Amino acid sequence: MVAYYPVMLDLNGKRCVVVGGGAVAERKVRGLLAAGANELIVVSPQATSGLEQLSAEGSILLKCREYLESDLFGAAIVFAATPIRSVNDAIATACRAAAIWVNVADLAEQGDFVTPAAVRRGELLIAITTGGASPALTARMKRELEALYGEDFAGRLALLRELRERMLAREPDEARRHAILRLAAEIVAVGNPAEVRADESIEDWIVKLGQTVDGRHT
Ligand SMILES: C[C@@]1(CC(=O)O)C2=NC(=C\c3[nH]c(c(CCC(=O)O)c3CC(=O)O)Cc3[nH]c(c(CC(=O)O)c3CCC(=O)O)/C=C3\N/C(=C\2)[C@@H](CCC(=O)O)[C@]3(C)CC(=O)O)/[C@H]1CCC(=O)O
Ligand SMILES: NC(=O)c1ccc[n+]([C@@H]2O[C@H](COP(=O)([O-])OP(=O)(O)OC[C@H]3O[C@@H](n4cnc5c(N)ncnc54)[C@H](O)[C@@H]3O)[C@@H](O)[C@H]2O)c1
Repeated sequence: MVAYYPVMLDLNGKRCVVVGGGAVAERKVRGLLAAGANELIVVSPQATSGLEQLSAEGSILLKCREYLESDLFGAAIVFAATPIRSVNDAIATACRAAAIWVNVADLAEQGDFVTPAAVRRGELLIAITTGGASPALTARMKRELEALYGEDFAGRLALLRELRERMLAREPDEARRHAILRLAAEIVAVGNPAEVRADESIEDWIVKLGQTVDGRHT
């Protein structure tokens, strides 16, 4: 068992290399594109129609041939997603030697990281893993969390970001600022953000939040 450390990577301008062109490779590619990867190379003699379509659209660079070690040049992260153990092993070994982060689809423990399932709602990103114990449970929990945190959470979070930026710019009293931001998060987490701001501007809301927080202290 590995005690994984969670991080959220910014892949903008980082070269990502996926070796393999089957269903697993396509899933990794779609996850990378959802994360904004814009330098994505896929190496595989055969590719799914989905990958071919992404290549035709210019979303990925598809190299239709077998993996070569030179494919790793300049890569920040690599996914070894072929069904051939000796090929995945060679990729993992070369990445280790070059200090490149590698994911190994058929032998997770040989890689540096595993791929979590992701629920995205605007800036909210929930990543789920069972560390390889049960990918099926991971997929199921993703569906549960999608239902729990609906599409509207993107808007709720955008509202909280706007509020936070305004408060950071104008409220020097740290304790009061924190109290207001925590109260707003509580309201937005349980209520409908449209109701929160149905007939008031964010400025009116700030006044109301401030009054509630000040009332708590007196
Ligand atoms: C989360 C997700 C992300 C993604 O891939 O994008 C993901 N697997 C997903 C689905 C899924 N994968 C498999 C099934 C069939 C049911 C089952 O086997 O349980 C299902 C379920 C389904 O399809 O519904 C089969 C499977 N998976 C791995 C092996 C190889 C092995 O264990 O050795 C085999 C057996 C191959 C065989 O039997 O031949 C390995 C890995 N799969 C991982 C990630 C990593 C740890 C995940 C974790 O535990 O949290 C890890 C360790 C390595 C890695 O890939 O990083 C994605 C859901 C995304 C979503 O729903 O959005
Ligand atoms: N991590 C996961 O989520 C997960 C899930 C299921 C299976 N797996 C594992 O991943 C492997 C791949 O699964 P799949 O369903 O995508 O397989 P697949 O058979 O559909 O596709 C394999 C791909 O690898 C390519 N390939 C073969 N040799 C290559 C080489 N030398 N260089 C580059 N590409 C090469 C093929 O062209 C093909 O596109 C499975 O064998 C299994 O071990 C992992």
